[in-house]
Amino acid sequence: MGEAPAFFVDDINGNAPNGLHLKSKGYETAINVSCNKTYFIGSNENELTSTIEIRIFDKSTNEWVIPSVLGIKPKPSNGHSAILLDEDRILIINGNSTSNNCFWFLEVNTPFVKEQKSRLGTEVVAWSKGVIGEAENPIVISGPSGVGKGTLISKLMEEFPSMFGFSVSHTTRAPRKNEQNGVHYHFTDHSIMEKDIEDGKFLEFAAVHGNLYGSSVEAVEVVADRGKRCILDIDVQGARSVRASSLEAIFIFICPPSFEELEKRLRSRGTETEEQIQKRLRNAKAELEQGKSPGLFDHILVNNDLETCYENLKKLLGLSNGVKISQKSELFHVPTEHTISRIDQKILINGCASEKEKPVINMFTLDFSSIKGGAPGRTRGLNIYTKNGMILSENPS
Ligand SMILES: Nc1ncnc2c1ncn2[C@@H]1O[C@H](COP(=O)(O)OP(=O)(O)OP(=O)(O)O)[C@@H](O)[C@H]1O
Ligand SMILES: Nc1nc2c(ncn2[C@@H]2O[C@H](COP(=O)(O)O)[C@@H](O)[C@H]2O)c(=O)[nH]1
Repeated sequence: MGEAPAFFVDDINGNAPNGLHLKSKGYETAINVSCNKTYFIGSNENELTSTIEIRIFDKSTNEWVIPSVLGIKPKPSNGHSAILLDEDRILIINGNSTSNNCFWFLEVNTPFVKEQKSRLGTEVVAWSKGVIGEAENPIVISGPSGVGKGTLISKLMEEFPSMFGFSVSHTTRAPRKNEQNGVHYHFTDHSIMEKDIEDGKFLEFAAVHGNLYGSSVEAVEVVADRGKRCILDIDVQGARSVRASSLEAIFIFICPPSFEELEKRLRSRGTETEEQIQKRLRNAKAELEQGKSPGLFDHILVNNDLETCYENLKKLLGLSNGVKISQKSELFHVPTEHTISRIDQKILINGCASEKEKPVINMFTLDFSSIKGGAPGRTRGLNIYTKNGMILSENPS
């Protein structure tokens, strides 16, 4: 495996440095991932669109391959630099962007990408946004239908509106009277949802009570982009899939005080037909069993008295003393013109600020030795040091 060259191009008419491929409009970086493959990461601009495109040149066959691209793509900036971190991923640093949006990973050979390659039978790459420090883990809440998950989540969102965001799931079930598309669910057709699942747009999905439900990668990303902690209300099958994914979450199972009480709540909600209630109650038995599966849930809460259960939920989320989460701040700005170089598990980023751009830290170091997570979600655990060795962090202290 060759060490990756990192190119930065700001002159599309200039001469191409070693291995750089210039396009008629936009710019492109080229990274050798193995002795056979070179990945071209380019911004292709025209009057209507601006996108980051990936092409792979296979030297063994002399052919270009356009891979399936999974995950949420970065927005193209005026320029980027790129460097190979290991044989699994390429780091992309967007120019003229802030710390919230400058680090991106293009996964080319991670376990997630390998799995998708064998599923799709094509070349696959996957984007994952880099996050500085240990961003708060998403919260997965599961439990049988009617136990009170939605009620507890609503209370949490009401009391801490700036802290939590709800992952709006997709479902093929029909909307209830008071449900709004895009707020409670994204209501969709079976065929559309199946196609989106096939295209890798879902973090998890499951057939629940006769309908398809799923959490899209985008639904979770949108919440994180707002600087909020994501809450997912999903069934036990979905929780299992998330457990198996790269998304590091905290898993909470809500139990009813008794089966009779569960039935009473489901009926009193008045949203299901008798047939649907029977189906949900049958499924509840299996779900209550699966809720006890070793290693699946981190916490089990009994929702007997609502207020007591809510207080317990807040306690386990560390919220009982009115703890506040820090809002996402912009720690620094990466200028359009910058260079990067690698020393072991660290990347040195050297900025050359122009007058027009925001103030920058001219030199800083990105330590990627303890990254976690990854596509289709975020890559957490990046550490940034200033020239003086000071650590910059977005974590609440
Ligand atoms: N602790 C509680 N005591 C009594 N009623 C409750 C309690 N918690 C919730 N409820 C009521 O039970 C009904 C079902 O609650 P909710 O809709 O929140 O359940 P859910 O777990 O989100 O269900 P689903 O999985 O079907 O979406 C609602 O009418 C709600 O007001
Ligand atoms: N695996 C997933 N399960 C989900 C998702 N969104 C909701 N759900 C679960 O479905 C049932 C029924 O919900 P309802 O709104 O029809 O009453 C409930 O247990 C939810 O937790 C999802 O995205 N993935």
